[in-house]
Amino acid sequence: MSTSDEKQVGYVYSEEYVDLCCKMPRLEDRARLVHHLIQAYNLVDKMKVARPKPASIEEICAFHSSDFVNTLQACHNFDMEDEITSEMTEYGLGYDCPLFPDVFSYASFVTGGTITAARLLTSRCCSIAINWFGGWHHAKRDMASGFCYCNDVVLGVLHLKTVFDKILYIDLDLHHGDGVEDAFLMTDKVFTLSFHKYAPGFFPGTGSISTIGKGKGQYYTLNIPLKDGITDQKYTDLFHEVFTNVMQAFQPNAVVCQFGADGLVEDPMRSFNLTSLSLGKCLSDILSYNLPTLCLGGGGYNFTNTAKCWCYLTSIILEQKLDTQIPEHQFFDRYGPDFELFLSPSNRSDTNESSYVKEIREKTLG
Ligand SMILES: O=C(/C=C/c1ccccc1NC(=O)c1ccccc1Oc1ccccc1)NO
Ligand SMILES: [Zn+2]
Repeated sequence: MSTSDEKQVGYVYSEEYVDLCCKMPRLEDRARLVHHLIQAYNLVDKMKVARPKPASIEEICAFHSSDFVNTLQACHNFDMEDEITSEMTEYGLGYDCPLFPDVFSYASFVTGGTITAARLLTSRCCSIAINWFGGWHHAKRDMASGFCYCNDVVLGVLHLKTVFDKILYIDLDLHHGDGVEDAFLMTDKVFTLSFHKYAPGFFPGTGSISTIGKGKGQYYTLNIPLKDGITDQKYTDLFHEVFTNVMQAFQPNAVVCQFGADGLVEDPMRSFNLTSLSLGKCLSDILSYNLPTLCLGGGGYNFTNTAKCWCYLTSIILEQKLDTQIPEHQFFDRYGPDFELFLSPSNRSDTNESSYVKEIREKTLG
């Protein structure tokens, strides 16, 4: 019997948390834009707001090596003039993953945000939990990578596994969710499904269709490698087919989905030609199974489009229709010149020929 609070939607947020997320170089005020747009559409009051606390060292070491965590923690008062030691480079710190004074509190707070969201599901307080400021899917056990310092996704899945037997992880970011795939490659208890751009020289370079898991985990990893220009229709058709097949075969008890928005049209990554409707349709497919669901953010470097997208996804979760005009609020002027909630695709060519998509279908759906 589902009481009203079980339908509760948990939303991980605090002023302090958003402020800290804005300290990440290259992400500037993205978190603030996301939260304030969700607030401007009066969606926050419809959710159970959960204040995150930073993950403890012990919690982070449930996945990461203590050597790595100690090194990351030692960088906490690093400033740009300090030279990067070989030890830092050994752990992926300093170049691809820039160091900044609050790097450790940033990483532990974001990780704490995802663990807080996962706890809302394991405590049965909520049936859906959101941490739009998590989703850092590249970090490895002892290596920061692709601007990901701690892998909050892996730690969130590990927490869910204490209560739910089988977890389905879905990664919709433009980039392959390599850190999460690696962590669960050899287990049949976590199915990882990633849709991403797969092209020579494109980061992280993994995620080919031939990676299917190992040992007990064989056939519990599925990659859908895609090419530039994919459209909403082709993406959501492919997602629906693959996702329903995986649900039927794996029958998970909970779902974690990373909704990285760097595949959207007008993202600086300039790769896919998706609008928010794609991620929205994927989310609706996922919610139709009424399983405990953890929704995470990730990439997304056109900040206003990312805010529009995650605000739209929040409205789908809350089953609230939104006005297509961006409401007046503190950051209203950032949404010009159209002030429209929904994005329009560009007329870029779609390099995913039908023969290629047919080949993907045959190889993955058998
Ligand atoms: O989005 C990603 C990874 C991005 C990435 C990985 C390796 C090297 C560079 C990367 N990022 C970019 O090129 C990039 C381009 C435009 C704006 C922000 C960008 O990155 C980030 C990503 C996160 C935080 C800061 C910067 N994974 O989902
Ligand atoms: Zn990405």
